Amino acid sequence: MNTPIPKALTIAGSDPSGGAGVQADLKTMGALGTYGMSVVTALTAQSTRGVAGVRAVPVDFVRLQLDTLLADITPDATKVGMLATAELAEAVGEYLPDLANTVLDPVMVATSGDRLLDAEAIGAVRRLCARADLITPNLDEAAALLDRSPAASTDAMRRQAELLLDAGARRVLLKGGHLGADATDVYADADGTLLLPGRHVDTRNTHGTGCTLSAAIAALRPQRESWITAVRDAKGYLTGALTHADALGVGHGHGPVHHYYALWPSRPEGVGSRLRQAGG
Ligand SMILES: Nc1ncnc2c1ncn2[C@@H]1O[C@H](COP(=O)(O)OP(=O)(O)OP(=O)(O)O)[C@@H](O)[C@H]1O
Ligand SMILES: Cc1ncc(CO)c(N)n1
Repeated sequence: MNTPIPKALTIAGSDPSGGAGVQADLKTMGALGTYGMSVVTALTAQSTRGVAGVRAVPVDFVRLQLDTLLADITPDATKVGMLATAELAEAVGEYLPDLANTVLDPVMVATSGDRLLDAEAIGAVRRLCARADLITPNLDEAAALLDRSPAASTDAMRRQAELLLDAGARRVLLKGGHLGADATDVYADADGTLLLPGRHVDTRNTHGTGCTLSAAIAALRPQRESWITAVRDAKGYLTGALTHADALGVGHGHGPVHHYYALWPSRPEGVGSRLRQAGG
C-alpha cells in the first residue's frame, strides 16, 4: 500500500505577489512533500514593495470555509498566519483544539512595516497562543505579546521565550531574523530552551520568511519524530530558499525566497523540457 501523503492546512491571508501568506504557505507545503490546503482570512493588496490595503474576510465565511473543509478532510497539521481582526482570531481559536499539530505565526506587521493585525486584536492573539502546539513570534511579536520591549540579545530571547511558556504557550520558536546578522532563533518547551544558530544569508529578498518557516514546520511535523527535528529541518529549508532568493529575482522591493530551489534545476526551463518529455 502507498504511504499516504501528509495533508497540511494554512489559515492565513492572501499575498498577490506570491511571496508571503497563503501563497507562500502552499508553495512551501508542496515543496516539502505535503498536500496543501488553504482557508483565507484576509485579502491584502500587496507587492514586494509594501501593503496598499487589507480587507478581512467576514467571520461567518471563514467559519464556512473551515466547516466545509473539515467535514471532508482531516489535516495532519495546520499553520495559522494573518488573522487581521480580534473577531477572526477568536473564531479561528475555537477550531484549534480539534486540529492536530498546530503552528501559530502571530503575524502583526509585514516586512515592509505595514500592519496586518488590528492593534486591539493583540489580546485575542495572546489567548490563541495557549491553544496552539507551537508559536513562532519574531522579536517584535514576542514583545507585543509580553507587553515588553523587544529582546536585544540571544540571552534576552531565551528569557522572553520562557516568559511566553509561563504565559501558557506549549512550545515557542522565537525568531531572531531581525537581531544583528547571525539568524539565530530560540526554541523553548517544557524541557528547556535551545539556541538554533542559522547561517545568515546576505540578501534583501526576505519577504515571507516568517510565513515560509511556519508553513515548513507544519509540513514537516507529520514527517518527523518530534517538533524540534521538524523545526530544525524547516529552518534548513528556509536557509536554502533564502540562499537562492537573489537568483529568483522577483519584484522591485523585498523579493520572495525561492520556495522551489531544491526541485527546479538551475533554470526553470529545465522543468518545462522534462514535462514535455514526460508527456511524450
Ligand atoms: N538574512 C537571513 N539569513 C538567514 N536566515 C534569516 C535571514 N533573515 C531571517 N532569517 C530567518 O528567517 C526566519 C524568519 O525570521 P524573521 O525574524 O525575519 O521572521 P518574521 O519577521 O516573522 O518574517 P517576515 O519578514 O516574513 O515577517 C528565522 O528563522 C530567521 O532566523
Ligand atoms: C498575507 C500576509 N501574511 C503575512 C505576511 C507577513 O510576512 C504578509 N506580508 N502578508
